[in-house]
Amino acid sequence: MTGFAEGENVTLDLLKKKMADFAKERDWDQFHSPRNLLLALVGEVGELSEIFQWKGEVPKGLPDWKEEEKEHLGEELSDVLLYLVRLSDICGVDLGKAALRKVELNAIKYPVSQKQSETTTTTTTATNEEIAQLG
Ligand SMILES: Nc1ccn([C@H]2C[C@H](O)[C@@H](COP(=O)(O)OP(=O)(O)OP(=O)(O)O)O2)c(=O)n1
Repeated sequence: MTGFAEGENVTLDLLKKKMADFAKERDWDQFHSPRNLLLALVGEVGELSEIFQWKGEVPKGLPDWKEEEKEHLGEELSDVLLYLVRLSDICGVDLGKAALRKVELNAIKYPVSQKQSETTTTTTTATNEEIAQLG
């Protein structure tokens, strides 16, 4: 049903293509503008938040949740991801590349040697050379 073999890696490129095809087949490219997609993304983040609203803190892995609740959670997480992928594509941003670069910048800003208590008050700014090396 997903047209996808079990165990196959889901890539951002695959999701990008699926969203592009979905919009094209419905002649919805006209609606998939950066601003519309951003608003749709924020709306889906709201729907995702509703699932956790008023529940208090929940344990990792959500052991007490019913199967249908977890399925619903998966759907809302997916809506957020799909709109994010589509927004990035429409803006001409290579999301995978940008995210990897951001992970590297985060590592520079928050070196491993720093204790957790220190990272909240002390951060290291990446030098221009370090940023240039990331491409
Ligand atoms: N113009 C649109 C409308 C929908 N979608 C796709 C992306 C999302 O994955 C999903 C969102 O669909 P809905 O707006 O119907 O939202 P929900 O699936 O969350 O339904 P509901 O809001 O009724 O819970 O469909 C899209 O790409 N472009």
